[in-house]
Amino acid sequence: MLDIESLSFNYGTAKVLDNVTFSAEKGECIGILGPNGSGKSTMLKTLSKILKPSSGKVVLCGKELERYSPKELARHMAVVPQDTNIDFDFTCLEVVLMGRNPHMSRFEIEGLKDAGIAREAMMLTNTWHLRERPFVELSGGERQRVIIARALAQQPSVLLLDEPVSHLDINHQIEILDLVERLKNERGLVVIIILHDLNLAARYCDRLILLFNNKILATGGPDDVITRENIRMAFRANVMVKKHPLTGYLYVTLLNALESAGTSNGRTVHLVCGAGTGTQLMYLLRSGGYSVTTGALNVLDSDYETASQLNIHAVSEAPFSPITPEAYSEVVGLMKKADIIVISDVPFGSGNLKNLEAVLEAGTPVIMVEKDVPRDFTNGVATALLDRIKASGAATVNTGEQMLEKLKMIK
Ligand SMILES: Nc1ncnc2c1ncn2[C@@H]1O[C@H](COP(=O)(O)OP(=O)(O)OP(=O)(O)O)[C@@H](O)[C@H]1O
Repeated sequence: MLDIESLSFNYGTAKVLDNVTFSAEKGECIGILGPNGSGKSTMLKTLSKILKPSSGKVVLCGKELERYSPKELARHMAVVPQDTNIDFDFTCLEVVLMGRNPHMSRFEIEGLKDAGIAREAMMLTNTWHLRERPFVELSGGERQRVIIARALAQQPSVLLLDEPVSHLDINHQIEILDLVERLKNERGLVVIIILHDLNLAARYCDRLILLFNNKILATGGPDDVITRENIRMAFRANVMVKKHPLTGYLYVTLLNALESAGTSNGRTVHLVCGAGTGTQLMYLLRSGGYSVTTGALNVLDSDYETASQLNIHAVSEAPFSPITPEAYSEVVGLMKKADIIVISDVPFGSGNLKNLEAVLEAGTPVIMVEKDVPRDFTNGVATALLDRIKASGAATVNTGEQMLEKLKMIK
């Protein structure tokens, strides 16, 4: 439906888009991502004929964009820009009715049908109650919803949105994006949307295009594009990317503090953890400048996943397997090398019991992080081992912050 072929654009001598190619089908939502200045808005402007490409072409429904008259194009395509200034004293309903202009003939007198369509668009965007209000008096978020209503009143088959929800509160963000998704599904709209919020992009877009240095750095489904490596490269940000356990969508957590992990304090901690009990501890330790090793961990364990996200070396074990002698000796080796061992409040059973034996064998100072939940689910052998570790002088704390304090005190 929409084909972008080898599109390039220069502002004067500055190349802003270099050889961008992709296409969008009916009922598809494509998210455009990229750091500030990477050319996202410029691309949207070339797709909507506001800017003429320096080379390459845009083909809409088999016809080159060049050959569309403005009115004909407006019947196919609507644009929601980043900011809209309307200087005259129009009411919101009048602004939305402007969206009907491309459909009105010169001789149209009545416009009842258009009024009905404008009303529907305002109902959908939750702006009908604002219809008599002057547009200029609205808040940023209200304006944006009216502009989206105007775009919908155009009844386009392609909807281009430039950061449409950046002015909206969280509730209206979801409301508008849910609406866009519904229109896409029910009316087969093509949606091209610039989003800065990677989590919203992962949630709402079928495909993503990540722009970097004027080019497409990555394209594909959210899983292909929103990766730690791509985000690091494009945004110079250290993030953790995981699937949300409730929604199944990817979510991105910004790990600013990893920047400071570069300033190592020269000390190493081996963390005994599992079942997610080590996730926060790993993050805190890395943020505090410690080198961290961990394990043995089952490769399906969520702490194993966190360790790989944070580039923490983890001794691994196959799913549902006990710790092998090889893994055991590697763990003991890492524990001996470490300055301190931290044991999280992981439940110990036959699978990970060997980690406790390794702690005793290594003889390295230990901090045990025990949450309020008692370890009543651990078996008798584990309890006995934990008691031996405590008796050998292990410090106990209750929180990750206390762990960091205690670490400073242990020489
Ligand atoms: N009218 C213009 N004349 C000259 N250069 C421009 C013009 N508009 C944009 N640019 C430059 O082109 C580059 C791409 O700008 P563009 O607005 O497309 O980026 P963007 O990815 O949408 O950025 P943002 O995320 O900040 O909105 C930037 O370096 C910008 O400074």
